[in-house]
Amino acid sequence: MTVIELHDAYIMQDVNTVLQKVTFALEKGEFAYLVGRTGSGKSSLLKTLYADLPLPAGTGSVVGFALPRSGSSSKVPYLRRKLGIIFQDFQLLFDRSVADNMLFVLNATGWTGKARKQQRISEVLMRVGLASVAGKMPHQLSGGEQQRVVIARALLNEPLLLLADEPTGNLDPDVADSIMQLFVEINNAGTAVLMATHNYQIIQQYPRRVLKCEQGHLIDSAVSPFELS
Ligand SMILES: Nc1ncnc2c1ncn2[C@@H]1O[C@H](COP(=O)(O)OP(=O)(O)OP(=O)(O)O)[C@@H](O)[C@H]1O
Repeated sequence: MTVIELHDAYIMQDVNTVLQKVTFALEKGEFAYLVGRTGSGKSSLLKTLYADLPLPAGTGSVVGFALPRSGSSSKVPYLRRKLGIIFQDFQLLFDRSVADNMLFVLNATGWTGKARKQQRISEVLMRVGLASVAGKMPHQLSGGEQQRVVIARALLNEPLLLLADEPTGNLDPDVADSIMQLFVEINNAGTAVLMATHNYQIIQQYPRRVLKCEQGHLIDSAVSPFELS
């Protein structure tokens, strides 16, 4: 199964073309990095993939949903339910506990049954190695732990695809490495991952396919291998 398919896609910010004629596919269970200089279009591409930016030209589908030409498609919530989205700055709600952060997502995505919801929260926290933090407030956790909670939250609805924008960006090298290992484990269990990163040390340590934004185009190491620089 193909989880991302773009054909001649244009990635735009307002009237400006950020990337043109982007064509690539990511298969179920695949892992790819997204690299490129600052401002080269990594975040814009990810935003297009989760329909935060429209796809004005070309075609695209993500986990089986056609990407909308305008931002107003009623299908966007269904697309987002099948995706896990992870940002650099952790985006937890700091006014409530870890469990309540999770509940917020479960309630917003139609889960019912208190026991079922609690069970799912325990499962995903266990999955990221944080079984005992459900009752804690986010500020009581380290940066690495907060990022694990964000990853746990992204796993609640068993996504086919994780989109991650610089998920190790604000973390110490050791902590970044442990977060990376967690992504590898999640990927080994079958979830596809597309990860924007500037961290070439991590790419060298965990070599995978690389997609590079360069001068308005996306270059794919699976099509034409290149040296990272
Ligand atoms: N909200 C926005 N409105 C208008 N233009 C934007 C917006 N966000 C980004 N851009 C522009 O789009 C281009 C691509 O930016 P983007 O954030 O996608 O790059 P990036 O590769 O993710 O950079 P970084 O590594 O710094 O996160 C840049 O020229 C940027 O100035």
